[in-house]
Amino acid sequence: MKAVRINDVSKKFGDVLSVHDLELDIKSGEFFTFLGPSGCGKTTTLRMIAGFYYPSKGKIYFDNQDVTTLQPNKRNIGMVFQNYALFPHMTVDENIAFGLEIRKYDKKTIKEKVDRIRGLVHLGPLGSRKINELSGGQQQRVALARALVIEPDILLLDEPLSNLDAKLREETRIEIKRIQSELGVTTIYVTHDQTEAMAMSDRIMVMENGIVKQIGTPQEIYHRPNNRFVATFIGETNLLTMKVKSIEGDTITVENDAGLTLQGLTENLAAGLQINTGDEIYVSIRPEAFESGPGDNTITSIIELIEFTGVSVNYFLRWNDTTLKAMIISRERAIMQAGDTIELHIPKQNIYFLGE
Ligand SMILES: Nc1ncnc2c1ncn2[C@@H]1O[C@H](COP(=O)(O)OP(=O)(O)OP(=O)(O)O)[C@@H](O)[C@H]1O
Repeated sequence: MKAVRINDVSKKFGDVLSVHDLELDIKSGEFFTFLGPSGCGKTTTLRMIAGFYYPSKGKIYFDNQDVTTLQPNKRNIGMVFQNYALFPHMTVDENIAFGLEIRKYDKKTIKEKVDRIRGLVHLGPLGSRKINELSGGQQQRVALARALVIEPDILLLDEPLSNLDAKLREETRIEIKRIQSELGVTTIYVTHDQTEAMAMSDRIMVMENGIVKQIGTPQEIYHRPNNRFVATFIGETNLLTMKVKSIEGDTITVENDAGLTLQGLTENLAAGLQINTGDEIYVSIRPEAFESGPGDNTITSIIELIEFTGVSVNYFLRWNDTTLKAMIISRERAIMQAGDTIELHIPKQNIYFLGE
């Protein structure tokens, strides 16, 4: 396994700047995810790491080796694509063995390696099945086995679960994570699915329009978003535009034109954000930040709409012309109704301040 360093890389296709001044350090053995909406530059970045595209500018290193313009087959990478790209009329074992045959291993070694990796992906008895006799989830495992059998330094996965139904996606996501941690292979995963990214990754890079919006652990990205894009792309949030009324000690007071006043803590300012009284800033409050009854930032409001999801109750509130969504875990049988008045509060430490 190797570390990956991307140093000031950009990629242009004609006039389109797909990836812009990218700086990135992926540690050896890390599970690292590129996350963002369609067209944000994730696949282009992955393809530059694989060697299918060369950067227009900048360098790519595997450990200390400059691989910027090295051919793909010289990089010792394993890849799994969205469509698996398997050979349908060949057997499971023939598909898995493909990379080993090219590398001219002897028959005995090939059999040993294929048997081992087939066991690892839980396809033990299916070695002589044809690919077109397998389910989608099984095909996905063959693709993974084929990528892993060559003992790659780096495993690249491009939306590998997108052809599976919801339940199988979840099962396979756990499988991939298990196999990755067993082997300890440096893994780069591309997805637009934030749940997948959060559940699997050591760290995530969130991208938009070819630009990095934030790099961090799932917890950092979720609880300490640097900007509105990250706050709204990952999970749900109530995003309010407010003015700084005062900063006293560790307490920031903000208000909006509708007379809504909230108090939060300076420790929850986005990284590098400097504020002064009178500045306009964005306030991010996750629905689960609300708690029942009075406390910091007490809100007494009529419930406009209720959603009961089983685990939680979602209350849509209108408070001084501002609509808020609050999510409370439903421990009690009796829940309130639309039109009822509810009292909730937002602990100060659950309010985040963003500058952009
Ligand atoms: N070969 C190419 N020629 C021209 N433009 C390209 C090429 N590949 C990608 N682009 C453009 O670069 C931008 C980033 O594309 P990329 O495929 O990296 O995005 P993505 O985040 O992986 O999206 P998706 O999730 O839809 O695959 C897009 O605007 C895309 O149209």
